[in-house]
Amino acid sequence: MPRRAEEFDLDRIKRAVLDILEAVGEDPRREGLVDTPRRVAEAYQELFSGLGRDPADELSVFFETDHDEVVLVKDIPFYSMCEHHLLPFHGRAHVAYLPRNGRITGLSKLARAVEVASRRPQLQERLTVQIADAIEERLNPRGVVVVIEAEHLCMTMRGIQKPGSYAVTSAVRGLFRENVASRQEVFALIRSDLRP
Ligand SMILES: Nc1nc2c(ncn2[C@@H]2O[C@H](COP(=O)(O)OP(=O)(O)OP(=O)(O)O)[C@@H](O)[C@H]2O)c(=O)[nH]1
Ligand SMILES: [Zn+2]
Repeated sequence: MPRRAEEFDLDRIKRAVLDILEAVGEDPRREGLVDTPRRVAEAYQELFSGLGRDPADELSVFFETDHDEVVLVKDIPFYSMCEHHLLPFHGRAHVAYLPRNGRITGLSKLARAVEVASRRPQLQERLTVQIADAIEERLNPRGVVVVIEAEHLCMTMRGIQKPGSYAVTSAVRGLFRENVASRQEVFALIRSDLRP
């Protein structure tokens, strides 16, 4: 969901993009570029739409069940922007938690929390921790595991240029941190290729 227009200075971004185009030696008046500053501003509005929002607020729907086992949503695709280069990093998030007293949230809400935390200038490590924090804060579960695997375009299309390399980060909380067997079980589920 885009942020409210008044919080996002589209005109300022348009001016900045025009400056960049001129600074790299382009002609911003040529036909293909005339609307580019507006397009980029609107794209940034979407790419940074998680700014000023709390991923925990996405976890607003709760159900009480007698489900006491791990809940895992795997392969949640996400696109974020590396805060160092403002280039995309993208990949998949795997989010697992162990409910306490049967308190669970909607499955889609986990993906929504990933979305809000990723749509901002971000670090992969911080993204991982923010998702885990949100789940801890709102569900008070017995354990949380968040694993993120991502390709960073700042490492693949520029700089060190290592296409195919990707970074894996994890945040492990509660029982999954204390109990090796439980942790191994959830990591095995994340690795498994069980498909619907
Ligand atoms: N830990 C971490 N590092 C990141 C992430 N995204 C980008 N980076 C790194 O941030 C670092 C910034 O390093 P600098 O030396 O300041 O910038 P740079 O000269 O453009 O670095 P190079 O990419 O090595 O050319 C680089 O090593 C990037 O790979 C991330 O999500 N987490
Ligand atoms: Zn970067």
